[in-house]
Amino acid sequence: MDLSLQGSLLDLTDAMTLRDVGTGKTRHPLAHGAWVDVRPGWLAAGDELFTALLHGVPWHAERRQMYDSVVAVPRLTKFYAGDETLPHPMLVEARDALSRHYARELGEPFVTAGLCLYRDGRDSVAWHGDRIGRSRDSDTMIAILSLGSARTLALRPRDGGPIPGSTAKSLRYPLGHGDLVVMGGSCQRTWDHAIPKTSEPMGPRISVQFRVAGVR
Ligand SMILES: O=C(O)CCC(=O)C(=O)O
Ligand SMILES: [Fe+2]
Repeated sequence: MDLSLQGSLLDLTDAMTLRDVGTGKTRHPLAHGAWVDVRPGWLAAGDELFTALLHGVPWHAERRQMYDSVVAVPRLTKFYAGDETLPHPMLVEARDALSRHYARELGEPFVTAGLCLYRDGRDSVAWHGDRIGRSRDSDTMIAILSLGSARTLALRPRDGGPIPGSTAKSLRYPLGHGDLVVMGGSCQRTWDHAIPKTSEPMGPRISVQFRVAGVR
């Protein structure tokens, strides 16, 4: 068979595939020793994964202590520890691919998977750093695979200071279906991140965060 024809036929298939992490990845150095890697379209044809997770994950409504009251967190979550079976084999593949790609720089594998479901634009997560565990005082990486509707990941320096080279109050990265973002370096200690609410009509989004052992 003509090879170029074969290539174009392959491109037309709808098979869900992880593309190479490094191809098309851009590293954005932030201030204070933090950085963000963005790799758009990492997972191709991810609809099957999105649908399987949406309907198959036992989503929890979290409640969180806020000062004197307990408030509902406006999103649904499910955490998978390292010894728990992930809800779809593609998540195992994704975690392995990330561990391989970042092995030298990270020095340890990605282990846990935190899943979040933002049902619509009213669901969100407020400004925070993932600072539970070792990330409180050492560098780590948090890799996020985004599925479904596009939402914005916002980042701002934790100390409230300006963003060097910018007049904006926060950096904003749009995360679409199949996109990968990795927060690295000191990002969890020196910056905060959030998924802001939006008044735009918005379908559901699922975020899968891979972390190393001992980091939340
Ligand atoms: O939804 C996301 O991509 C980010 C979620 C997040 O920051 C967290 O759960 O710690
Ligand atoms: Fe977070």
